[in-house]
Amino acid sequence: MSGPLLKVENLTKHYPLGTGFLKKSVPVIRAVEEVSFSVEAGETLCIVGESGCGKSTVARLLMRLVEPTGGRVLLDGTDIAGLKKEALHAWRRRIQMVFQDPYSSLNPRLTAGRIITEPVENFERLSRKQRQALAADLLRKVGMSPEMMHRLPSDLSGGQRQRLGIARALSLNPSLIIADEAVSALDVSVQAQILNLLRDLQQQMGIAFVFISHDLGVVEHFAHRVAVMYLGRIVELAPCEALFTKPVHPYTEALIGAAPVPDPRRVRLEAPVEGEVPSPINPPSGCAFHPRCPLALERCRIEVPPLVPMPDGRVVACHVRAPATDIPGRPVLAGDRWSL
Ligand SMILES: Nc1ncnc2c1ncn2[C@@H]1O[C@H](COP(=O)(O)OP(=O)(O)OP(=O)(O)O)[C@@H](O)[C@H]1O
Repeated sequence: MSGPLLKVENLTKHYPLGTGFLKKSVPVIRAVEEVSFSVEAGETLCIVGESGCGKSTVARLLMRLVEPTGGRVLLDGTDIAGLKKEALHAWRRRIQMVFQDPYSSLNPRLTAGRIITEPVENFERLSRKQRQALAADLLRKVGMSPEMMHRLPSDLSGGQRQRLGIARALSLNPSLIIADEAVSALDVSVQAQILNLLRDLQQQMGIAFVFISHDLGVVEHFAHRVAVMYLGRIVELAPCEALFTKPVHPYTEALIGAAPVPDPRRVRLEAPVEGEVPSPINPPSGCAFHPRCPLALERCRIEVPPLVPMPDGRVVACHVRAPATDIPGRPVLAGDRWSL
């Protein structure tokens, strides 16, 4: 198969604030603005950023839990918006989600076996024997004993419940798993076990991950590439090692500088990011980061910086660090014409 597994083009989501009276336009929350990226089969793309920057909305858009205001999501080159009944069913099998909270995302009344086989049973009837065989297989895959299939979620630890969430996501043999803060609610040692499990499963089954996290320590050890979001937009997308050792966007630099993990390889910003994230209802003009940016120029107040490709393969949206006009012949490409 040529081309990326997942391609996201100019994805935009505005949530209206109330309803318009007499066709008056209503203010909107600009949760996601023209986000473009791609994910290869078997790759892990992490999306990071402060609370409210639009990470979970991207996840919901990928899962079709909310409809986009604009833009497209393509799986193996097919736009998911145009899918009808059977094709939609087939697509639903291929993208699965693991949620943040293993305590509330599992039905407390169902046994572990029922929970993890339920997605398959939404598509086909299973005999008791088939269900038990499938449950045992899935439990083994996530490092649990098949005997656990008879337990209720309340009998299990947080790490075991998250393993169930992963087993459930695996049940349909997906190509892509969207994990939204999937280890945030767990203790650090359990986090490490779950991340190792996900990495092993990726190697064995070739699954791709879109992994959403606000925890840079987790991202650094798990991502192949990292997309940094600020106020609904991607400001930098880079290979993981390059991003952490040599952040280019001043916001990425500030995030890494503020992370509580001492690492002498990291470039540190003199001053941490000052001020609050602005409101997505009335975002600043030009580069949305300019009011907090120590490097901001007049141009940053006026023009939204385009994402510009750098020689090392990353893309950065910054008039100062990645000026689009600096390098003669360097293309400035709109998201819909360019595979990130
Ligand atoms: N259903 C909704 N209706 C209205 N506004 C929403 C809705 N969902 C999200 N938002 C708003 O969209 C913006 C982005 O929210 P989102 O949850 O995607 O951010 P996030 O980066 O995942 O944050 P967090 O890490 O806190 O979950 C926020 O301003 C949020 O309040």
